[in-house]
Amino acid sequence: MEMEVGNGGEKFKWGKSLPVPSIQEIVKNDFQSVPDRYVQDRPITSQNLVDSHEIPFIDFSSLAKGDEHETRKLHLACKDWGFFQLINHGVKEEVLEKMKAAVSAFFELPVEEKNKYAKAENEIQGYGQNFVVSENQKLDWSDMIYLITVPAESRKYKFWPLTLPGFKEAMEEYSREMQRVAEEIQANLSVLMGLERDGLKRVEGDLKQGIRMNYYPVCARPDLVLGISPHSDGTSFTLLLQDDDVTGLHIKHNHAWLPVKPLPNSLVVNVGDATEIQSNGMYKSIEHRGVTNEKKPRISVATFMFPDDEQEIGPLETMINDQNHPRLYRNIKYVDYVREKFSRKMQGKAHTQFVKLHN
Ligand SMILES: O=C(O)CCC(=O)C(=O)O
Ligand SMILES: [Fe+2]
Repeated sequence: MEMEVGNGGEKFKWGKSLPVPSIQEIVKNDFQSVPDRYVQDRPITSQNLVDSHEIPFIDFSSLAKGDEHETRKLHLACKDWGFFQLINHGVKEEVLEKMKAAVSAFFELPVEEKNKYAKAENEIQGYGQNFVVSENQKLDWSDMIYLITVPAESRKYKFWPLTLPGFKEAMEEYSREMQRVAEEIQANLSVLMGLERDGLKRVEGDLKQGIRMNYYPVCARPDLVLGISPHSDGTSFTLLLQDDDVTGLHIKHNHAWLPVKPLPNSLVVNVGDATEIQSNGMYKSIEHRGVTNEKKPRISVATFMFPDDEQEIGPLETMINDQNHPRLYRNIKYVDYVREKFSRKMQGKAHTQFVKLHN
């Protein structure tokens, strides 16, 4: 049964977001236009932008074999970066390519067709945009479609473009593979946080999964807009698939923005807020943002892995030590965390203050 909360008479489960125009359509009709609502207060400058693309990479096949050196590398990547490139994950190139092709095909549909899958205001699934909570907030230069995929009973097929050839098959295959990869990562994080391999699963239940597909159109003035505003993900962790030939993701590292150059056939993995909380701050959910360019549109596919709504999340006992590592976050039911996140615009890590203890 879906639990819903009321707000001014309107019901929603996770969150609401105001309807916005499709930026892809705006650009299609007038490439030069950069409407006011998209012009950021603080434009992107090369200042504070690091010109290097090196983030740690982790070999999945070594992790799966229990290689201690690789587990140690994973620990350092999550602690010092909150981001890494995952290689040798065993997901066939064909599966990745089919997924990217399905996403491109969806966004190439006429807008009237895409609007059949439009999210309602009190929904977070469907085609449109999320995190738009006021009429005067600046908008991101992207369109998205978000679909919950695991567990299968949670799927809302009315938001799935089922008539688009190959879309459902590509999603199902990709979703299964992401679940396999995610379970191994969850088991490794468990061990790193002092539990048995199945420890996190016991604490947070089977991981759920949602897939957010982003489309960033070209922009005549990429210096004025943001593809996606700085934020951290409210997940346990996220697996990101991106175009091979367009750099658009920037991550915060040592107070500077670092562009992440795509590594073909790899997945970019980032620590989400739930892991930061469970690890009592040892692992950080790092701020990231998306930028646009004048030449090429970009797509990305973010697979969010997260605990069940009803699970309480909080720092693991193994990660709290009154002398050296006092508890930094309070416990919270996951759905309450999600509702807090979706009630605000994306603004760095501001939403995480909600669970921080100020001791
Ligand atoms: O497009 C990207 O590289 C980032 C997407 C992202 O951060 C998200 O969907 O949460
Ligand atoms: Fe993100």
